[in-house]
Amino acid sequence: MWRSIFARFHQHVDQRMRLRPIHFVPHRWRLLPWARTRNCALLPLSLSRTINSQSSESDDTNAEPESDSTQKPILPVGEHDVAIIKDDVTVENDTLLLDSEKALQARNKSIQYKLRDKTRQFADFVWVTVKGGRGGDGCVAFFREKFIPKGPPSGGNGGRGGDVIFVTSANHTSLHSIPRTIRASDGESGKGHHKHGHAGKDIIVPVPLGTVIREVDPPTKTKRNDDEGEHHPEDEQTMLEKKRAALWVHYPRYEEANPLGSYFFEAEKMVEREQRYHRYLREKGADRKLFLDLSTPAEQHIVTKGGMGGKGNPHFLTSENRSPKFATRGQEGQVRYLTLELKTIADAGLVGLPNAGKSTFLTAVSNAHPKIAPYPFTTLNPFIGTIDYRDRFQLTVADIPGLIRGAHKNIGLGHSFLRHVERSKVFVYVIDLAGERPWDDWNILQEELEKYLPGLTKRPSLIVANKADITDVAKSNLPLFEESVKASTNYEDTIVVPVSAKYRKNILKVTTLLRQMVEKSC
Ligand SMILES: Nc1nc2c(ncn2[C@@H]2O[C@H](COP(=O)(O)OP(=O)(O)OP(=O)(O)O)[C@@H](O)[C@H]2O)c(=O)[nH]1
Ligand SMILES: [Mg+2]
Repeated sequence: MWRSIFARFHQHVDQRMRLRPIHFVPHRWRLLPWARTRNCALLPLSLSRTINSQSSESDDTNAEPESDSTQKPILPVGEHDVAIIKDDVTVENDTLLLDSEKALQARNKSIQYKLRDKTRQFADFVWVTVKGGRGGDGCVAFFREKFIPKGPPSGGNGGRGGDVIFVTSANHTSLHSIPRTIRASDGESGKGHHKHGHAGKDIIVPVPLGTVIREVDPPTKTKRNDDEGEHHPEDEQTMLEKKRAALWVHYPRYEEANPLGSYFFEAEKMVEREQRYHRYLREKGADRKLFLDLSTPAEQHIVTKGGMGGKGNPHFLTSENRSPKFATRGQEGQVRYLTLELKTIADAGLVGLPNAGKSTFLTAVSNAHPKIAPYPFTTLNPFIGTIDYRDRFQLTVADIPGLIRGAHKNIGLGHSFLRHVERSKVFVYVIDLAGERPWDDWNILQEELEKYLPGLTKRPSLIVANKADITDVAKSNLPLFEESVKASTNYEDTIVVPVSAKYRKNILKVTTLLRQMVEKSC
């Protein structure tokens, strides 16, 4: 009997879950992931024989089984192992059935694995560190020519560091290509003969339309255990030296003599005053964190500015000091820690359960070609299609992965993908009319949308009752479904259009209604 059950289960797994037949993977270590996703336990064959005999005994006597494992069907898998099927499999008329929702949860793991895949070509949320370029150093030089052995100071200023600029681009639909650290190039140092350094090149980062940029707090540094925080009196001198080394460029062999002179002291005071002023300006706006919602094409914003270039030695020329032998170094560029979130902008958003036919519908109405397959979670990334009308009017439609009950608890793909339809003017609910209870699907969608963002169900919407070509079921379901829609609070006036996306029936009615709704909501 178990052999026949095994054969049927095998067939079922093959058909529904698209797994390789298990007897091709006889080793225990290869079976483990399989068992984990199927919610099975692996046991050595010897133990299984004992359990089998126990269970057969208990079957004979009709007595209550003693141990927990004896209650469950046992399948031989491979040469040395057997699988005990746990709670999500029920045996009915000698047939093993997987509970659909539990099967989806089991599939969840493999989907999460797919989503974590580093080669995946889609990301809608990233953390980035953005740094402006460092300014170039000023130069200490003096004009020299034949018969002019001691000319005036002629060191050029350093160039400023490059900025980081974010620009919206219609050619980009994902954030996956954005580097985690973006750094503009540094400015060039100044040279003799009053040659100023070149400014660093700005970095232009193209981001998709609908990107929301938020500044976040810098990551906290972990405390070191050494006696770093302790105060040493001799440290002050070292710190001052370090500070000076980071700020000043000296003429060769004047590194020690310069700090002792009064001109240097005055110059240092002047630079400190300037720095204090810049720090004040920075801190004034520091509590205002950067927030940008890039929703118009070719919109550009400077996100971090490059540091200022250092001043050459002519900058410190005074009536008293005719040959300043010092210049300043360039400043560090601005640093910002940002999160980038993509909230796709489309006129209409398709919302539905997995396998309802959203991608088929998008293919039928627009120029997009998302993957279509008869298993749940075929679509893992949002897809945007454009509907072209005869009078050149265009309308964009977003297809997102399917939602299931408990998506707000991150079951299935969660409902983070709803951010891609959150900005849609109109919602198109795609319901599988040939399903067992389409009104239940409808309730799940409403529930999940409300849990994602309260008030979302109040948006103008249209219901596409798909798979109407499966007439025997669809015909009986349609009136009941329409009744349940009319009974729900926010949808009394919502139109239900029976459609066959696969065979492109009644599509024109949907596109016409969609256009009317989008134009009305503008
Ligand atoms: N008979 C019939 N089958 C359809 C129709 N529309 C879609 N299907 C089938 O339903 C299955 C699922 O279609 P998809 O378009 O991939 O469904 P989906 O909602 O995008 O699914 P996910 O991306 O997994 O959320 C496919 O096998 C389609 O061929 C229809 O109008 N009639
Ligand atoms: Mg799809």
